[in-house]
Amino acid sequence: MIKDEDFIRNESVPLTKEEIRALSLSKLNLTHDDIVIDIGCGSGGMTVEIATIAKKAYAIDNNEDAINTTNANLEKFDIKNCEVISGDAKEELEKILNNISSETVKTEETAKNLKIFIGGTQNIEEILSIINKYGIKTVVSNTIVVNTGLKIAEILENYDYEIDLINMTVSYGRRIKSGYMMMARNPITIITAKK
Ligand SMILES: C[S@@+](CC[C@H](N)C(=O)[O-])C[C@H]1O[C@@H](n2cnc3c(N)ncnc32)[C@H](O)[C@@H]1O
Repeated sequence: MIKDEDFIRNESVPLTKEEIRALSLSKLNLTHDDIVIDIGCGSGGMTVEIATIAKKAYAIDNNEDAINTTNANLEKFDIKNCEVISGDAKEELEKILNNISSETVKTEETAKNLKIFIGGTQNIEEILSIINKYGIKTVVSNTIVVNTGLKIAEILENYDYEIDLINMTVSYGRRIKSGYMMMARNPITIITAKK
């Protein structure tokens, strides 16, 4: 895993932290044949990790600072197999799926290599409806707002996905005189949905 401090940052753009990236990547269970769409790529933390393993990555964000930060990180880590798309996933996801689905979703065998990671959740209902329409088999999502995580789980469950729900709180040890004091970060809900 890449250390958080090794990513190029813009203070207005979030970065998924190393431990959350590690568990989310494990849930994606990536192979070198996978094509992954990262919805809401932010600083590109997940995008870089995904593209390092997968055959191809697509990164979408509707914030220009996020697009610039992701591009800067892709260049820093010398990632060449990623297409970065500026816009809202509500529109851009379907365009990508349309373009790649003719070759990729043709057979059951190849459809299993198309995976989606959701790091940004604006317009989530529309996005999940597109995901379901294209028969995506693996979806992993991170949310900081518990309600959004539960909403995603509920919608995907209604689309007949099997849901695995985790709430992860990472605490970091800070040295004080008498020992280590643990400092907790915000809990993150990680939803894995599979068909
Ligand atoms: C928490 S950040 C993602 C951090 C990222 N996973 C990383 O490792 O750096 C969420 C991002 O999702 C974007 N976002 C939220 N909803 C979106 C949508 N519907 N379409 C495109 N981008 C979206 C936001 O602009 C923000 O940059």
